[in-house]
Amino acid sequence: MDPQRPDSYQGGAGPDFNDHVLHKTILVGDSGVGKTSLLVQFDQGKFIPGSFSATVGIGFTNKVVTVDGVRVKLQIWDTAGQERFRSVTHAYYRDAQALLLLYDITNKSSFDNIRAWLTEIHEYAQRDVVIMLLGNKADMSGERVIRSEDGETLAREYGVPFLETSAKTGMNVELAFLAIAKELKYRAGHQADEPSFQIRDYVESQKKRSSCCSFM
Ligand SMILES: Nc1nc2c(ncn2[C@@H]2O[C@H](COP(=O)(O)OP(=O)(O)OP(=O)(O)O)[C@@H](O)[C@H]2O)c(=O)[nH]1
Repeated sequence: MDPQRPDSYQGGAGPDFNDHVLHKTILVGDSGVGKTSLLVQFDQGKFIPGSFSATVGIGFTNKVVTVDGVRVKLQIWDTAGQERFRSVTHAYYRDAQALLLLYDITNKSSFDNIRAWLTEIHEYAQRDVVIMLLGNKADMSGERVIRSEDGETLAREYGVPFLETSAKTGMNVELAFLAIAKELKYRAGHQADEPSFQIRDYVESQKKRSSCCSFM
């Protein structure tokens, strides 16, 4: 565990793996925004550059995240962004507890389509699903067409947390999943005297922490 971090990510299932606490999380967004790459970065800590091979259908990866000493099992579903698979992926929204909605900061249409994605999510997912907006490919600053403030503004409008991520460098990838895991753990049950957990506040405080100390 990194002592600098309050929580940590652990791959795979250990001996005290708690099977009954399983949280279904889905990655959604236009084709090519980096959903598969984000999951591979989180799962294996690596980025595979090269030719883009679109996801066909849907698949999942199980990961265990430790938050506040509790192991939270995430079942992370990677969906195909292509329109022709949309009816297949809709069926998976219903029992999702969290949705990570991605756009690509170098691709304007992927950002413009976020409203349509949110409409679909509100139509097919549970009302209380946890949604997080991610502006991916943040490492490609030279090709950026969507400002960070535009992502922030859109997220604020919908009342969802927002992060810019890079599946290539790993920037904010772990934080995105940890924040989701923390929220789901809190919702699954908390002590009466436990301070309330707000995912947006948590993400904002973590963002400030990393920007404040990045020169150190
Ligand atoms: N530089 C950079 N490239 C990225 C990043 N994330 C993804 N890519 C590249 O973008 C392309 C598409 O990435 P994928 O992860 O396959 O995209 P996807 O959203 O899963 O696409 P679909 O499966 O069609 O829905 C690939 O060539 C990746 O290498 C990133 O954060 N930075």
